Amino acid sequence: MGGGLLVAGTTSDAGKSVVTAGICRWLVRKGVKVAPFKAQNMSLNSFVTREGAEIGRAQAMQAQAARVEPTALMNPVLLKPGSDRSSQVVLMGKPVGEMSARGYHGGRQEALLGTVTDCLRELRGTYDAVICEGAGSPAEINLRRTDIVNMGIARAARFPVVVVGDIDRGGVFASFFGTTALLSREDQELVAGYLVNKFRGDVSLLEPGLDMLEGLTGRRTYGVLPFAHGLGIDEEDGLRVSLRGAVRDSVVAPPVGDDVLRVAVCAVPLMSNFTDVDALAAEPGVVMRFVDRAEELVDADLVIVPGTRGTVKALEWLRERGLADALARRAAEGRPVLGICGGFQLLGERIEDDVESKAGSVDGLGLLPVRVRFAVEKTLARPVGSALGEPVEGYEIHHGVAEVLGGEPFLDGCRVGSVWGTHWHGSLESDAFRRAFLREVAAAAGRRFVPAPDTSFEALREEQLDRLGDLIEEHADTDALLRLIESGAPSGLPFIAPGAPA
Ligand SMILES: NC(=O)CC[C@H](N)C(=O)O
Repeated sequence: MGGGLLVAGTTSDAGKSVVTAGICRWLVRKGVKVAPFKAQNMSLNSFVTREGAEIGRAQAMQAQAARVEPTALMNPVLLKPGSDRSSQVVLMGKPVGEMSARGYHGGRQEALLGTVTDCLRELRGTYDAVICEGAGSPAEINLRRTDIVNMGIARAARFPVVVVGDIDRGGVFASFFGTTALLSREDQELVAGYLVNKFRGDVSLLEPGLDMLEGLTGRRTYGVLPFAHGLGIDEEDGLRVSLRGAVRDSVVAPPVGDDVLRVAVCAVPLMSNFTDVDALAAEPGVVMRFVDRAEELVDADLVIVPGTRGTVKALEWLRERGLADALARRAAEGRPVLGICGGFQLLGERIEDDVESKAGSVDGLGLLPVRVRFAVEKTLARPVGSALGEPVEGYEIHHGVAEVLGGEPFLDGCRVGSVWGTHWHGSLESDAFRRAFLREVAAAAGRRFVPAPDTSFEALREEQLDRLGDLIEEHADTDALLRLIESGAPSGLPFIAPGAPA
């Protein structure tokens, strides 16, 4: 078939990632060989493929939705912000350098159009359908000329486009109309219609508006997806959760033991792979929150210092906020702390960094006997091993190289008393290890918390992906979507003035 579709959005966060995942799951359940694709992703949540390529976690989850192994082709360009103005550019899974936004949009990005269209062509040669996700809005008129992720890729592939809008925020009709009307005539020819997302209430109230929209634009709405609590795949666009809220409002069973276990995750700057803590949040009785003040550590049974794209910056932040002292007090009192990747590095004695922060030699918090030297080469790996007598799988994404000088070995890092540190992301997804770790934490914290015997994180993730597939199957016009995917945008779609400004 070699067909496909581009899922664009009226805004960031309209639900493109979940709609793309839902379409992938619906199609694979129908027996269609499908792959996800996002030409360019900006995210600090990334994943390592079996070949050792770094791609966005959202694409890895969408690949799981499509029941295929993720590869670098599915997300050829990944931008990892290091500040508001610059990002590390990861191309075909490997870092190629740090670039300013101005430099990137001033030529570099445009030059990547050939690479990303080659990747898409390769996927189309292997799969019956490729479901592409756009980024932000396709009507960013200042960026259209150099675009490679929205209309740029749709035009190159002649893929039809469906625009997703978040009705929960309001303004969805104006957004659909405006998104279409600000595109050039050639771009508009590919915009087949719309998909309303996060709708609450009675669809019959919405229908007159959808009819009017069709009257105005000559384009239909392919579905109205209801607001679904607790649904999401691994976030890509930065920390969407409230700093004081839970990771996501999923339904979790009541605790098994008499006590809950309170986990505080330090919301360090440039936090990366905060999805590491999702597996803990999925455990009945674990109460998770992101924190940024020292007093919030007081009642925490476990404090996690997560990964960060700015290890030295995070260290300064912890010191400024008094969190560094609070962590040192906890360690002295034998209360549990877990550092993951950047969070592990900063718990050590010393950091030599001429690569990420270029700060040179910096003192760590000194809670673990570890020295870290940043290398230009990035470690990208999928390690397997064991800890606490249980098997563990993880993945590594870091420039820092750790020299472990003591303590008990722990997932290539170490443990001293109640302070644990590892470069491995994703270890908490290994169910038996997670339970064993939580039992250790509960014992050290003196809590009568008992992990549920049967939480399977993998099963929970599959359940989420199935629910996304159900959402598409039940609330979208799947026959019409399939026609779009197979045959492209209908001909004769009207032009809506004024079109793209010259
Ligand atoms: N994923 C991470 O936490 C990365 C840690 C650190 N910034 C490094 O590159 O080594």
